[in-house]
Amino acid sequence: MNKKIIIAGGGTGGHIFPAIAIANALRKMDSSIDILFIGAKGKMEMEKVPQAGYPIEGLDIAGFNRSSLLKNISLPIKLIRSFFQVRKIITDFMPDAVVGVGGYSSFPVLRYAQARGIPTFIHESNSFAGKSNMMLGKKATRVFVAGDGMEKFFPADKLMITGNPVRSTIAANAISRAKGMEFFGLDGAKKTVLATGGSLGAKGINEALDANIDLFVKNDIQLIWQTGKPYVERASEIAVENRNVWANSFITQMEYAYAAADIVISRSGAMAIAELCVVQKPAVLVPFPFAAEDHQTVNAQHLVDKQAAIMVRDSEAKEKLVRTVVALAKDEQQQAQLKANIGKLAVTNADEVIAREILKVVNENVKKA
Ligand SMILES: CC(=O)N[C@H]1[C@@H](OP(=O)(O)OP(=O)(O)OC[C@H]2O[C@@H](n3ccc(=O)[nH]c3=O)[C@H](O)[C@@H]2O)O[C@H](CO)[C@@H](O)[C@@H]1O
Repeated sequence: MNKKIIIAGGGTGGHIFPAIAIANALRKMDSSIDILFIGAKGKMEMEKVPQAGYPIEGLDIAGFNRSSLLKNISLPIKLIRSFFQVRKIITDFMPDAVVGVGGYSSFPVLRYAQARGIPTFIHESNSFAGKSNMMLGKKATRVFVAGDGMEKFFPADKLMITGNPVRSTIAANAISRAKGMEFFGLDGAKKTVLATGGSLGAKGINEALDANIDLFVKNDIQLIWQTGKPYVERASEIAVENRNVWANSFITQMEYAYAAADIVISRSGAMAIAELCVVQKPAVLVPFPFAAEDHQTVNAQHLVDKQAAIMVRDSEAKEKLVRTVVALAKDEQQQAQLKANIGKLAVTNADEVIAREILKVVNENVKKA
């Protein structure tokens, strides 16, 4: 019989894309595996997972809304309804294992699977673990993490340091700079900067670029600008006026964007960092200042300490970001140094290591049964 695996979680790209990378690696090792994703209705995974070729079920679950208490009235009903949804999906699908990648849907799915004695696996991409992952970790079969020091959050005997699984399309580094330029309709003879605000876009980066766009123009630097939804209209107006600027809310084929870029401006979410290491790009990082425990600043500082990236604080971005990037664009030596140092931190096989471990446990259980 085909093996069956559920992958639960989402909310942001930082959870969805490593989940897809793990799914692809599982499929590569065993093409007969049935994989089902479980996400939260209305969230990004409901669009991105089917685009990657996998089925997904959406739960009615939602988080606590801090900005509008009224919106929480239906929360208990949604939580109860999602419990019944989880029970039905798991009973119908009968998975051999359940993998949680973080985000709303992870918790009820893994909790229920654990109560039923189904092996569960957690992937925690950040150096700081979320509360629900910590609770789930106690009964998980294995907890995959990016680096050391995670015994603070999880039982030490369950930890496996794998790094973060970068999508193979990015990890393969198979697109030439010329192909990247062609994809965006840009000029290969010009220096090109990719600005990415993480999966949801970054206000601080957008405003800094907007305020200083003339500096790009003056220095004849091209800009691939991923804005997130709230800023896309404004950025598109700028792109219409200026041939050197390409703008969109989201870039599905990030491998082309990385290939075209000589320098990357980026938020410092866990996956953004993992990818920058793999594609070896000189990067200027602008951490999202309100991430839990300020972990984006911790991520960025880790690279700065190794002379593997430059950091500009969000509060200083308007003044410093574009000037820093233009100076870096003129300094080939610094670009080469950053490139060499960030490349040393690359992990390219986390997806395979995780998939192999999951399959090992599933196969052992099948033998026992
Ligand atoms: C605001 C916030 O809470 N951010 C968190 C979120 O970030 P976020 O969702 O931005 O996650 P990451 O930086 O970790 O990863 C972004 C992912 O989205 C992809 N991408 C991005 C833009 C685009 O146009 N196309 C595209 O495919 C990137 O290639 C990458 O795979 O999850 C991360 C991992 O848990 C955390 O470290 C971040 O702190």
